[in-house]
Amino acid sequence: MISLRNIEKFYQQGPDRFYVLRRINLEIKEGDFIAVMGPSGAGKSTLLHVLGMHDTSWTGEYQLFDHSIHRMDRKQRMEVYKKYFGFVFQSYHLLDDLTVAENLDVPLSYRNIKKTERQAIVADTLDRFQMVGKKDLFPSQLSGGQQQLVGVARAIIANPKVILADEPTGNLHSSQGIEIMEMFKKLNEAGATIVMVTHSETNASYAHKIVRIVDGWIEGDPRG
Ligand SMILES: Nc1ncnc2c1ncn2[C@@H]1O[C@H](COP(=O)(O)OP(=O)(O)OP(=O)(O)O)[C@@H](O)[C@H]1O
Repeated sequence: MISLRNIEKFYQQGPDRFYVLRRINLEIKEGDFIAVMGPSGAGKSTLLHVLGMHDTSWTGEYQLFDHSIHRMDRKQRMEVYKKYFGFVFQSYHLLDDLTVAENLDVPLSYRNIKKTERQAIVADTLDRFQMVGKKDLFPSQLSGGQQQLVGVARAIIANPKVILADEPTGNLHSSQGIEIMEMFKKLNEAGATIVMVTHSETNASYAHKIVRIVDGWIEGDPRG
């Protein structure tokens, strides 16, 4: 489904290149549930943003089904992103001037779904996340944990083929975290492919496979 070949990314710091991803080769099959783990600063979020096409300044080859992402411009990538992905951002990235309900509607608006149907899906999702009472509030009026829940709800509401999640439970109470992981498990069993960055062993135990990154390298890959 997804194939990364020799992905590299660096930041230029004066005359030096600071590499964040080194020769990343990764195969992701449909239905995989992968946890990406490793120390802080290892490149985990960077890898997730390459997968989610928010980051475009990298080299290498990225194939998603029959799409050669590395050959696409920003606009084409965004179209592919909207079609296939749901993304849970580490820092939530909710739209500040939209209410909770409006934020949840955004991914649905990319799909060919009638407005009344969209409203029903939003209502259902608010209910599922026990956030009905918060639907007309703006993100700034929510706690960090509540914003994270809205971020997760937004990522899954349109039933994406691939869920990319960056520390999706970092700001939640442990029981809420487990609820989210159970939700991911069900979505995965229903066919969604999940790649999740996490420091949590509990979260990682839900994954079928763990990819460890250290200093930008996938552990176990030959370096050199
Ligand atoms: N704009 C930037 N300029 C220079 N270096 C950057 C920039 N953005 C990120 N980095 C560096 O890239 C490296 C990888 O960052 P990344 O966020 O991918 O790490 P991470 O493994 O997700 O860490 P964490 O677990 O703490 O979230 C870090 O060393 C960071 O300092």
